[in-house]
Amino acid sequence: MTLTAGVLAVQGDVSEHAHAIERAARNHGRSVAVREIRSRGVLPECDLLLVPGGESTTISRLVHDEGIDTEIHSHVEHDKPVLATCAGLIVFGRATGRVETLGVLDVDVERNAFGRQHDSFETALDVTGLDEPFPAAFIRAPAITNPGNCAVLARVAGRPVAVRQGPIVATAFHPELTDDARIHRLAFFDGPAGTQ
Ligand SMILES: NC(=O)CC[C@H](N)C(=O)O
Repeated sequence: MTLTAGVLAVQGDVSEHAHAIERAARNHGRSVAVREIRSRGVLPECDLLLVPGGESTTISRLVHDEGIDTEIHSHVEHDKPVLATCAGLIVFGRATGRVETLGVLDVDVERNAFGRQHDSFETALDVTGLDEPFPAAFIRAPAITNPGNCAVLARVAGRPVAVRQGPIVATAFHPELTDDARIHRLAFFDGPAGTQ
């Protein structure tokens, strides 16, 4: 059966995420059809959800204005897998200042947590569940200040930067920016919410 993957297409690396989920599915012997989500009505037809980075204030505004927020809550309640990256992590977390978040992920997040000098950087990151380090690109990235009930999958300088909670994997970095689809595979095919 072909899986349907929805990519929230407000901003950010929509086509890169589409390629990464296609690659991860292929590696897993599955096929996937990608749909872009810009308004309500699409996500309920999707098996998987990808939330790219971008500007969390803009993404959260569209999600709420279009009524996609209730569809995301329902997607998660039905234990359907999600990968939320960077601004996506912020939007999924608990309230943080100016961003109207969804609060589906039990994390407190600090936006732009790595400061000016380390605005953007790449690092070989040890991630629970992966045999080899992952080439992780951080771009004005958030950090998780309190991971709540989530399982922490990776840290930078002691700070959690990747977590799993039920069907959701969230990363402060951008796993779609390399040819390495292992984070997409981890989120969608290998974990407890794995789509078999
Ligand atoms: N690359 C990103 O998604 C950056 C997130 C952005 N700094 C925000 O706070 O919304």
